[in-house]
Amino acid sequence: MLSTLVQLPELGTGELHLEPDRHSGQEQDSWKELPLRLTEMALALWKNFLQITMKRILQQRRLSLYNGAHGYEEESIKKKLQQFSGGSVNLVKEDNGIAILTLNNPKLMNAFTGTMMVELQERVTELENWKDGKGLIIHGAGNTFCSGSDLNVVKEISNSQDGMNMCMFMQNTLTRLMRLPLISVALVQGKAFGGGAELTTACDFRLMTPGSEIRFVHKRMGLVPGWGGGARLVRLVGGGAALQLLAGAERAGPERALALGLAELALPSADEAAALAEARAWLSQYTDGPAAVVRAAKKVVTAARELPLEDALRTEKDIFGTVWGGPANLEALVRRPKHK
Ligand SMILES: CC[C@@H](C(=O)O)C(=O)SCCNC(=O)CCNC(=O)[C@H](O)C(C)(C)COP(=O)(O)OP(=O)(O)OC[C@H]1O[C@@H](n2cnc3c(N)ncnc32)[C@H](O)[C@@H]1OP(=O)(O)O
Repeated sequence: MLSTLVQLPELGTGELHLEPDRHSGQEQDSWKELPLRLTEMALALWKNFLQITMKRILQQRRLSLYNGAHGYEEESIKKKLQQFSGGSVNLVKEDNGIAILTLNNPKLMNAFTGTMMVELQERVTELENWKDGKGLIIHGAGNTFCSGSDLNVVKEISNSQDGMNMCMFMQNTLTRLMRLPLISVALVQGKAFGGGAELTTACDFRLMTPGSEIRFVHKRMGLVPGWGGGARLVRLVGGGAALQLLAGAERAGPERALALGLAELALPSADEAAALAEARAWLSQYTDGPAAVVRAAKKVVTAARELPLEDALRTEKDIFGTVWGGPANLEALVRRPKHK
């Protein structure tokens, strides 16, 4: 019997059997069936691919806020955004389970071009499918975080329909980012302005380097936050402080951000590489340990942040069920550590 496993990326694995009957001399007939078998296998792989794709689309829909029912036209806004290129959003997934996402458009202080908005969405999809992931650090190239939307793009899409679609596109992406089962950190070096300030609020934690600032400059642009940063800011710092930051477009340096609860830590290093190393070390105290447990902790918090209490409690029960009696739990029961 000839049996071979055929593995294709994204499609999965198909098994090809050829079983010639040597005694009855039907080997040749079996080989004649090869095209048929290959067609069957291709169909099975295609079906598998469709199932995986459907599952991913449904997962993305579930985690997103807007769809066609809200008048949201994703394909149309993506096509529009693709017209405004420049910069990139890069992702490196490290073996320690921490991913580094870099906003890379230093010429414009890492402002988001249209293609960068689309790339951010792609990177979030990649992170949703990274089952070994535990943590994420978002930072900007050239020792500054992000100065918001590229104003050249904003000018080109200043009509109402494009504006609404861009707003829903970015809210969907940042909501999915916030709901990743990864502990996320915005490493704020330099300036996080406008949409950049909004992006920091989609992370679990904000760490700031000396001299850095988070500033919701929208009012000065005749705007309010549209990427979900307003709603998230109120939950972080309360209504009064949020109103001061938005209506006054006030600066929040490390000291003020810490006092407001907008940042968790003022890092000692202003140097780009040193600050990234400090952020990694800080995050690793929370990402150390088995991925299943770290991810479960983040899921419990996400549910509690977003759901009414009874729903959050039921979700917590379900997540508890994924780790109870799991490998890390059983191993700890054998080891019986003292928590001194
Ligand atoms: C919905 C829109 C809203 C959102 O998404 O929520 C927004 O984000 S609107 C955008 C809000 N951001 C801004 O308005 C930032 C405007 N820029 C600045 O205030 C300053 O550039 C800075 C960020 C404080 C940096 O100042 P400085 O250190 O003095 O550098 P430069 O000003 O010389 O900047 C270098 C270079 O970068 C260009 N730049 C900076 N930010 C943007 C931007 N958001 N869009 C486009 N270009 C940007 C800046 O113009 C300089 O380029 P040159 O003029 O060609 O030298």
